[in-house]
Amino acid sequence: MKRIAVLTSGGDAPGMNAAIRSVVRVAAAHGVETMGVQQGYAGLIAGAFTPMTVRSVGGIIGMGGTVLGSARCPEFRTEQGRRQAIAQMQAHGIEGLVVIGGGGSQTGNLMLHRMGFPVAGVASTIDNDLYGFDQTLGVDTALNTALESLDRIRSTASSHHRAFLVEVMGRDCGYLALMTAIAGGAEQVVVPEVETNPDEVARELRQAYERGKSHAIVVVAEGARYNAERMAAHFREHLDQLGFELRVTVLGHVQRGGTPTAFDRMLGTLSGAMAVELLLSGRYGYIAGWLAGKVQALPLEEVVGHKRELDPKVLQLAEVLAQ
Ligand SMILES: Nc1ncnc2c1ncn2[C@@H]1O[C@H](COP(=O)(O)OP(=O)(O)O)[C@@H](O)[C@H]1O
Ligand SMILES: O=P(O)(O)OC[C@H]1O[C@](O)(COP(=O)(O)O)[C@@H](O)[C@@H]1O
Ligand SMILES: [Mg+2]
Repeated sequence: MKRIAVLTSGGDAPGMNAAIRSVVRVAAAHGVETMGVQQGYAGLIAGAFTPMTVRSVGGIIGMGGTVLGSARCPEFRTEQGRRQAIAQMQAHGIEGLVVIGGGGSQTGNLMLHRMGFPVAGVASTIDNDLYGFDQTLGVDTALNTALESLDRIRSTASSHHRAFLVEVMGRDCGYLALMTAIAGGAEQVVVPEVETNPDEVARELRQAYERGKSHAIVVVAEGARYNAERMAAHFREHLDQLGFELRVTVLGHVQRGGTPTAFDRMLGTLSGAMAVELLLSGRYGYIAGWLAGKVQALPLEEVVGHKRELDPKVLQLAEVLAQ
């Protein structure tokens, strides 16, 4: 291979820039040129390619977001869109592609692979919903950001003897919520994977109040049937029964922005390097990510289309700890 391309797709994740930098520099070390694709699959279809050099990726390792831009691209879900993307790469002399993104992006990547185009992936999403890996790129930073917010909320909650519903991201996956709840010492956690009765949550808030707690924090995953807004709406009728006054904070995109942690910079760097090495050694259709204490490659066929489950023991522990 003499020329490859790299793109970032789906929700951006802190550490994507470290991965881009690593792809460009490792490829350059092998005498391979890298084209940067703007705005994910949309740029691939449009042929929005820019040559990247070892200098052009200088100074980005500590930056949040992605210098290439990211997008959600409905057109890429169509056969015609993907054909056009391959035609654009062929017209520009691109022989391999690195896709940095989450489950949706890697589904699209697998489709390119099945169409015979040489691809590699980097497992990257703050949701940690990719099957097969322990931790995806961006999760560590997002978790630390959510935790910092939770700590701030706890101090004001405590001063006012309030209960808070704090909503964290994660799409259909409760991983971020569960980890934020455990590491942040929350009183309760509500995740999509477990059916939660809001009346039960209200009862537990009441009990915490009666036990003399100065505050109570419920971490709610955005994908739960009763997300923070719906849970609060359900409580509205009988707020006086909670004991605490109630407030709601939706952390939202705050969790996705900001400077990547040391772990995410390392993970992005090691995964980006592995993705290039996979392509250059002719092992196509693999994705690099964090598994069992190191960066490893798994076949996209194994990763895509499976649902990642929460560890039931960790869920149980969250309950035990909230006393
Ligand atoms: N089933 C699919 N087939 C082809 N492309 C897909 C598919 N699912 C997602 N994609 C592409 O990947 C993009 C990003 O997916 P999305 O689920 O939004 O983010 P993430 O990759 O972070 O999970 C989508 O906008 C679309 O272009
Ligand atoms: O930024 P948007 O388009 O509002 O999307 C929000 C969604 O993106 C995420 O932040 C990241 O999800 P993906 O990695 O699947 O793109 C989800 O947690 C959230 O549900
Ligand atoms: Mg996703």
